[in-house]
Amino acid sequence: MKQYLDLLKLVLENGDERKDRTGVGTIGVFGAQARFDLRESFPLLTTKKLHLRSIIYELLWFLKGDTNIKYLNDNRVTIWDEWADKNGDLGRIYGAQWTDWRTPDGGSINQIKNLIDGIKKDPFGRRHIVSAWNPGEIKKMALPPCHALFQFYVSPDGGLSCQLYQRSADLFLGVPFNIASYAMLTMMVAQVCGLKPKEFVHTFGDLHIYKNHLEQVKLQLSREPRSLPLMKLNPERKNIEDFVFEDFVLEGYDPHPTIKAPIAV
Ligand SMILES: Nc1nc(=O)c2c([nH]1)NC[C@@H]1CN(c3ccc(C(=O)N[C@@H](CCC(=O)O)C(=O)O)cc3)CN21
Ligand SMILES: O=c1ccn([C@H]2C[C@H](O)[C@@H](COP(=O)(O)O)O2)c(=O)[nH]1
Repeated sequence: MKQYLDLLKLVLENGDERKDRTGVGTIGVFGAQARFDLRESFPLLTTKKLHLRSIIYELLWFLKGDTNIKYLNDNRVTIWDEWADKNGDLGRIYGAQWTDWRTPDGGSINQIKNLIDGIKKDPFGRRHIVSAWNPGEIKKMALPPCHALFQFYVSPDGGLSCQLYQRSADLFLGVPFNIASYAMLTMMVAQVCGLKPKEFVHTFGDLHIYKNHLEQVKLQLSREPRSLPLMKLNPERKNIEDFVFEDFVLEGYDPHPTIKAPIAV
């Protein structure tokens, strides 16, 4: 996946060295974009092995509106453990904002349902947006949303594209997960709307590499990218909430070995 390696090079070559909230320190740039074609292949990194199982369960967990790590842990996914309180709660993070955005008059908005209804009713609409960035509830979140807002777009040929604005991006650990997750989400929304997945456009605000990931980044850049895998979804699913883990089948994934790195908390 050349686009990802290009982002690594962009940050290494142009990044500012800065202090950050976690105390680790980063080098980073402000504003970048990558585009991934979803028509022929699935954008899962091949220059290190990615744990797709964690990514699938995390996406299903967001879509269920769940914000407690129990479901993830029951499925042996531990990526959110560091941020949870003693009861496993993360507060009003993604799942809450996507499916239960609270209005001042006491109502609740399911943005995912509205998104899908909107794409079906008015495909060429310019308002197919989901926002996790809810200023009124940031204080109730264990971590303010990094993948903050996304928009869908329908082409005249029936292709469905998605663009994400990510305000803060951990390029070595978080971004490979985010690309695969939004590619899957685009495929799921396309299937339930009777459209074909077309493109994922990833737009970044603060795009950074943590200083304790630099060796890992160099190792990754020394590796030759391999051909991308394919992702098949269970074609029977017609409602987004009906998808289960077994509905995602990855074919032809042949990555270089895992590269371990510490997560900045
Ligand atoms: N600093 C930071 N970076 C992130 O990417 C991030 C956060 N914090 N906090 C919230 C979530 C949690 N995310 C995470 C957390 C851990 C891994 C991670 O350790 N990935 C390992 C494999 C872990 C596994 O699948 O069990 C990797 O090698 O990709 C990735 C994303 C993404 N987000
Ligand atoms: O999906 C995600 C979630 C988080 N991140 C990264 C981006 C930053 O390195 C941290 C969040 O720290 P802030 O100080 O709140 O920006 O987590 C990611 O890349 N992807």
